[in-house]
Amino acid sequence: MTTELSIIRPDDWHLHLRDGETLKAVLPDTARQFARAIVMPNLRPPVTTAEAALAYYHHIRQALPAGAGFEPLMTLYLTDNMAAGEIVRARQSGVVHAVKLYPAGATTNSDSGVTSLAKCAHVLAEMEKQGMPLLIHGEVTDGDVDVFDREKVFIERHLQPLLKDFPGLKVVFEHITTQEAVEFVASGPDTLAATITAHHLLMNRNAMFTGGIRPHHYCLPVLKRETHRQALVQAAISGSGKFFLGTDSAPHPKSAKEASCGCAGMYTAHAAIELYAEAFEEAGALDQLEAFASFYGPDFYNLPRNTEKVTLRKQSWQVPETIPFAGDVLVPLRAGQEVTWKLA
Ligand SMILES: NC(=O)N[C@@H](CC(=O)O)C(=O)O
Ligand SMILES: [Zn+2]
Ligand SMILES: [Zn+2]
Repeated sequence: MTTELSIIRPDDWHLHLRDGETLKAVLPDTARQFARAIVMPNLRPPVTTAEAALAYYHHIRQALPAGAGFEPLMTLYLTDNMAAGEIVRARQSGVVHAVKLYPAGATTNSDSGVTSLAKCAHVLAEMEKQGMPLLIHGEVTDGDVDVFDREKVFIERHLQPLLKDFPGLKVVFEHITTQEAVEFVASGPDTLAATITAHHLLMNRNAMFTGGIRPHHYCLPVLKRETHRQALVQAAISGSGKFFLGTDSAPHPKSAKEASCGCAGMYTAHAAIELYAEAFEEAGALDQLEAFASFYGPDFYNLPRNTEKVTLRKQSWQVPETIPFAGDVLVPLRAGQEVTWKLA
């Protein structure tokens, strides 16, 4: 049995840090584990310009604990009326590494998202030219599509046509949750990759209803049935460079989760790499963790791999019930329970 694992320091290719005091509350958790993270732009208001992304980049750098070497990789929030010139400015900024597509209404702070990809053709063409990846929250928003089918339907209706229209565009299908998404990415072109969260590797949809309704296990895309979880695990441990780590750690105050209309998102940054280690261990594939967490992401983004190493030990520790969150608290995943790996 492996009780100690040394890997190149990982990166998080899908992260929500928020801004202001909430940023200060959560950033140390990520900076302790990861060298870099792709930072999502769904702030209020969203980060739609290179100028706003640069300002946000500096907020993050200023909020870092002293001595932390963490590098935020910024993203732009795609809207119907973004100009192609914004992609040029984003490239020139040196801090923007991707553009995020939220179908309007699909998830937290997606109201200004895209209503029709056709409206973004000029921007997508410029991204293709600049080698700027498009990151996708891949769910349709139609109320008549079952919530558990929204990812599958997005593939057919939007992703397939997009790849056909922009064959040179790099695309990351974010936080995939279904067997259909795994198969689509695995059989797709080299320009297509996907991130997988720790929570979708560790839990199926039963976790939302264990003994009652569990708002802290609600996120988007929503947890799926066990067969899908197993397909995600197989993809993550497959050794394919098309699947890599993206926590989608999404902090919300406790009061916003434990509400009559609770919001979507799980906080996992406090134990991110440890939770992935649990999932890989359970699959008997700890030897694949390093490539998934530390190699395939930078390879896809054409960035250098990290060189420093970190050590994980098989050692149980208890997750706190709550974490301070800018005058409020948030409830982290596994609150009050054990995580079986610990980052040294
Ligand atoms: N994943 C979530 O459930 N929520 C994310 C948004 C997102 O990634 O869709 C958030 O910003 O809270
Ligand atoms: Zn999303
Ligand atoms: Zn997200």
